Amino acid sequence: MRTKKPIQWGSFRVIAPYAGRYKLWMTISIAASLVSAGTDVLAGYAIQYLTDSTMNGAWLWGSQTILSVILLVAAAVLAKYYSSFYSGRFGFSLARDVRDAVSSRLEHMRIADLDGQSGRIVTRLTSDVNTVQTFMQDVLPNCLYQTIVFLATFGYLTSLNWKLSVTAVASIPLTIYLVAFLSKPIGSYNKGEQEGKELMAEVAQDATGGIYIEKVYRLQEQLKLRFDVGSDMALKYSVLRQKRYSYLIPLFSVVRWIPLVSCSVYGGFLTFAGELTTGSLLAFIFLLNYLVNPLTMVQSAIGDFYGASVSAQRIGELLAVQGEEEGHSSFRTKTPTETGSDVIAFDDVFFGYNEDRRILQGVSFRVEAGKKVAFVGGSGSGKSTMLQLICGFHEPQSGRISVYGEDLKHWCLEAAREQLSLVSQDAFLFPGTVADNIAYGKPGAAMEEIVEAAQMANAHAFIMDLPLGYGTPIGERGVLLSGGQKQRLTIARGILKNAPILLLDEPTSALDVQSEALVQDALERFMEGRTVIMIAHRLSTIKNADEIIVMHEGLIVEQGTHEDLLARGGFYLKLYAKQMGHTDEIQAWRTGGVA
Ligand SMILES: Nc1ncnc2c1ncn2[C@@H]1O[C@H](COP(=O)(O)OP(=O)(O)OP(=O)(O)O)[C@@H](O)[C@H]1O
Repeated sequence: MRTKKPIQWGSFRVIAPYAGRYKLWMTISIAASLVSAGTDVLAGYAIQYLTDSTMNGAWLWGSQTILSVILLVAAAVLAKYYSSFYSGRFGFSLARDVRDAVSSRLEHMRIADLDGQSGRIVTRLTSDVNTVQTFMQDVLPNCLYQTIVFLATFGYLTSLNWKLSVTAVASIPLTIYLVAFLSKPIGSYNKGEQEGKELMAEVAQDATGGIYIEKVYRLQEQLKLRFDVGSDMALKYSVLRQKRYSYLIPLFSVVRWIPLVSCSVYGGFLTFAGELTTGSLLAFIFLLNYLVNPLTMVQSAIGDFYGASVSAQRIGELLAVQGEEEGHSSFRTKTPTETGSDVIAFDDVFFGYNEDRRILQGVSFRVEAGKKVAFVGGSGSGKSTMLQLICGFHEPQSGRISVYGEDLKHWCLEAAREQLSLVSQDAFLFPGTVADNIAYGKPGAAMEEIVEAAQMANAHAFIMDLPLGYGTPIGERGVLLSGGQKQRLTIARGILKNAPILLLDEPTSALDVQSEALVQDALERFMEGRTVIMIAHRLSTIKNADEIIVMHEGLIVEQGTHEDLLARGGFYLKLYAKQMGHTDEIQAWRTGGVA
């Protein structure tokens, strides 16, 4: 997701559809800016008129003049209020919509694109969106206002004396060119700073997510080193940017003097020569700010433009990432009704997370409705990978995975996942209450259903012992609960979902014997009447499976029932005897005896 394309206006194309939704607010803001620019120029005219009239001995402070001044002030105040309020409203709504779009894109992103990208994604959702928001909400309207006020002022001053107004703007083109040229690197400094921040966000996320491990293994030093790389990078680029601003700002102060000094000298000369009234000269000096201010704004606006275009480009990259549904048909959205076809089937499936290494090497198996199939094998043999493929988290490089006889590619992934419940080793709970966490299995579930699911999952008793029962909030990742309790809540969630296919990825392997018994008991009830694919290290838990498939280095090396496999005297027998501590029984099995 690295930014490679050159920075350009085109980067904002991705933001345009969201900005287009708030055209009305933007139009009000622009119209108010126009009025505001008009009142500013009228103030200059008022100065000229009142000064010249007073100098000519006319007393103008009658009710009409006072009313005009009041109206002018009221119009200026209202115009500035509406311009600021509606540009803010536009900016905040735009930022909300862009964040929503990014976050709904995240939901549909492929696991491979999300893995290890949390820091980058968080930075894009926060810092990059903020940068674009500030640009659209403050910088762009201000540029527009400054341009309008500049043109109106220039027109008015030209009508007073064209020679003096040409003198006032003579230095502008050179200044703009200089600034555009000198501000250019600011975009890449902003990008470097953002990347440093992304790295910091990643480390902070790792550090909080793995806080226990970090403390026990004393990883603080290592994480700190990684964090420092990010923070040094952010510091380096922000200092470089500041350095640039630091010589651009004084340069601009000096540049501002040029029109001021030249207009004062030349204007004084013209007044002395009778070509300009005193009031006109005062109006000139008063309005000169509106000619010069856009100059001071140009340098920061160009820097902001480069910064915002980099951010827009990074947001665009995130929005353009291919969704996991792409390449999938969406016609299978209903629960299948066919009978007879296998619930899950793998046909010669090859898969690797990257080009260099194949994890599954031509795996084929079938799972019939209502059957329980267990996968066993050494660590890294590809068992969990296979479950991930069934869930559609990754796609095989070749071969076919079918669900209810239909290629997974032809399923709408959401509909396919409706058929599945997954219970894994990592019992993940979300922030919220106990009831919320169970109800994620069936949005809108009634309390009775939640309690019933918890009872089936052996969770009701411990939930009732919690301070607020089902209403007890569980912290991020359920810090209040033990491993077994968390696992029973995820089982209750699965029970409530009531999907016909159950995937179990070593749900009890991290538990002690007592917790394991409670979870196993809950799982037995959960498995009833469903098609189950389970991965287990403890072979005692899968003895009764209808079929056991043994995997080794991405290949299926044996399959059959517990008894078949023991009798075969191969991998499975070795694994079983090793686990049971019956190594001397291997010999007995090899000679044909079954205990
Ligand atoms: N997201 C990933 N990116 C790259 N490689 C991965 C990824 N996930 C797993 N692997 C690799 O794929 C191989 C198979 O992993 P998998 O988790 O499927 O094995 P397993 O049989 O379930 O092992 P275990 O019993 O230890 O859980 C391993 O070598 C692992 O390092």
